[in-house]
Amino acid sequence: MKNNSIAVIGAGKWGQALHFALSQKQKVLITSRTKKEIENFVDLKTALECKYLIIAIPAQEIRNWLKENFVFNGQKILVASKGIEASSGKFLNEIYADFVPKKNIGFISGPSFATEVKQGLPCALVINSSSEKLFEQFSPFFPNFIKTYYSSDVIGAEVAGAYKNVLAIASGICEGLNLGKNAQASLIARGLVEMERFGKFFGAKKSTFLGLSGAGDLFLTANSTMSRNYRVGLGLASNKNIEDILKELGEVAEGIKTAEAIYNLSLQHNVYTPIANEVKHILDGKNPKDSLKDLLKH
Ligand SMILES: NC(=O)C1=CN([C@@H]2O[C@H](COP(=O)(O)OP(=O)(O)OC[C@H]3O[C@@H](n4cnc5c(N)ncnc54)[C@H](OP(=O)(O)O)[C@@H]3O)[C@@H](O)[C@H]2O)C=CC1
Ligand SMILES: O=C(CO)COP(=O)(O)O
Repeated sequence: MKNNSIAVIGAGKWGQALHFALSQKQKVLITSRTKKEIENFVDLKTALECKYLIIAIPAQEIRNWLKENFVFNGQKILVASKGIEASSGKFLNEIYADFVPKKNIGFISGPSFATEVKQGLPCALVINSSSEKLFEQFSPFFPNFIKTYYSSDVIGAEVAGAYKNVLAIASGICEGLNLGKNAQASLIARGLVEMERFGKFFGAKKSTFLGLSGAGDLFLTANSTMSRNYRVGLGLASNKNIEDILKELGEVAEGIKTAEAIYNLSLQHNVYTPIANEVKHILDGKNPKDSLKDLLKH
C-alpha cells in the first residue's frame, strides 16, 4: 500500500465533486464502474491499493459492491453515501462492519450539494467515526474551502443524512402542490423532530440533529430544486409515475429506497414516523392530497 495515496471510488456527481475538492491539495486517484475521461482515472485494482479511500456509490449497491470487489488490507475509509439498505433495514455502518474494522472507517455528513463543491464554494462537513484519529488523518486532505468537524455519533449522522432525503421528497411534494411556505416550514420542522425520534431509538445523540448533519442538511435539501430528492417530490405532486421521474433525473435519489427502509424499521420497532410513512405510501401510489389530509388529522 502506497503511503498517503488517496482514491475516490464512484465517479458519479458526489464522487467527482469530492475528487475535485481533494485534488486541490494532493494527487487523488478516481475509479468507477464505467470508465470516464477524468484526470487520474485508474482501474479499481489500482484504487484499492491506496491507503485512503472515499467511497461514493449509492447505498443500495454497497453490500454487493463490497462482496464482489473489496479486499481489506488496512485501508482507511470515508463513506460518502447517504441512505439505509431497504432489503435489510441495515445502516451503512452495519454493512461496512462485515468488511472493515470500525476504527478504520468514517462517514461524511452535512449540507453539501456536489454542484457547489465542484465550484469551490465554501461548505462545512462532518466526519463521523468512532476514531478521532481517522478524522485527524483525513481532515488535512480537504481544501481550504471545506471546513471539517469531528463527531463520534456515527448512527446520528447516518440517520440524519438518510432521513433528510425522504423529507426532501415530502417537501418537494408540498411545493408541487402549492401548499404554501407555512406548510413547508411546518413539514420541515416536524420532519426534524421525526428524524430525531427515529435516530434516538437507534442510539443517536440529539445534538447531531441540531447541527450540520441534521438541520443543516435538511434545510438545504428540503428547500432546493438542486436536490434530486426534492425534484422527485415535485414530480410526484404532478402525478408523474416514479419510473418516468427517475428516467428524467438520471441520477440516484436515495430517499426512495430509504423511505421503504424507514417504514419497515418503524413498524418493526414501533417508532412514530408519520411523514416518512406517507412518503412511502405516495411512492406506492397513494394520492398526495390524501396523504396531506391524513397528516393534518387531529
Ligand atoms: N450529489 C450530491 O450532492 C451528494 C450525494 N451524496 C450521496 O452520495 C452517493 C452517490 O451519489 P451521487 O454520486 O450524487 O450519485 P450519481 O447517481 O451521480 O452517481 C452514482 C455513481 O455510483 C456508481 N454506481 C452505481 N451503481 C453501482 C454499482 N452497482 N457498483 C459500483 N458503482 C455503482 C455509478 O458509477 P458509474 O457512473 O461508473 O456507472 C455512478 O457514477 C449517494 O448516496 C448520495 O446520497 C451525498 C452528498 C452529496
Ligand atoms: O445530500 C445532498 C446534499 O447534502 C444531496 O441531496 P440530493 O441527493 O437530494 O441531491
